[in-house]
Amino acid sequence: MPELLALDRVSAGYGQSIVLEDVSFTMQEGESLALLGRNGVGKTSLLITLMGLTRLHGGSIRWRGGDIARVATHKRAHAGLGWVPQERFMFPSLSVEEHLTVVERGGKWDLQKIYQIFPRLHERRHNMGNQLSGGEQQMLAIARALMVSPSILLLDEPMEGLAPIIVQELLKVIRRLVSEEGMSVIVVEQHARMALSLTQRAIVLDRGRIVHASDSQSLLADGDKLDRLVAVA
Ligand SMILES: Nc1ncnc2c1ncn2[C@@H]1O[C@H](COP(=O)(O)OP(=O)(O)OP(=O)(O)O)[C@@H](O)[C@H]1O
Repeated sequence: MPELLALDRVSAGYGQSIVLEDVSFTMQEGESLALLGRNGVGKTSLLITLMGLTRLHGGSIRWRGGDIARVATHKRAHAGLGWVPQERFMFPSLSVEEHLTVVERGGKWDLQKIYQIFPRLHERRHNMGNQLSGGEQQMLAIARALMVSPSILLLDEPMEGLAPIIVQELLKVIRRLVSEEGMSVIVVEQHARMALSLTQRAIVLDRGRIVHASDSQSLLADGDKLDRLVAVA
């Protein structure tokens, strides 16, 4: 599998303050990665660094072999980085369908394919952004990112605040994207076991540095270690 993403000794932060230090990892096409760690260790900062929304203090970020460290955020999105931020950002005055069609790019994903994967969005297609439950908003946020035909989805705590039944529905969708559609994903999740069950590999951050990297299954199997790495201190 060709290399999709490679970070080499990335340090980044906000203004002068550095919140990520010496972060290196690579991902191949189709690979899935759980990004774990306690609150405030830099998980969201790492995702938004990939989108070019922090200040890069050092290191390099390669996307399909090309250096993207200085590439504007919208160009990264066009190049295939699909960011699904924690806040979801729905437009109250657009329907579900309009949210999707305004970003459609005529790639692999169209309305029909989206509705196949998210039948609930088909049912709600005429509802406005502010008439959706949290779970429906999360589905729409993921669907909207898919409409731009990304090569990777950056999912920032997709399950946060959702009812257990919706979590199960979303898990099924993400699993399908990874296993059947060959989509690469980076999943940030407080529910570490859930994220590990979805992914092939895992990295754990602590105070902006990678303190653990392994395959997801072996970390899932070592409950003590996992709790030490991610449990609230
Ligand atoms: N816009 C910002 N300006 C300055 N500092 C920030 C900003 N956003 C985050 N930080 C700081 O960067 C550090 C990492 O935060 P980040 O949100 O990336 O962590 P996280 O692991 O995603 O946490 P959480 O699980 O709580 O979302 C924290 O110390 C935080 O206070």
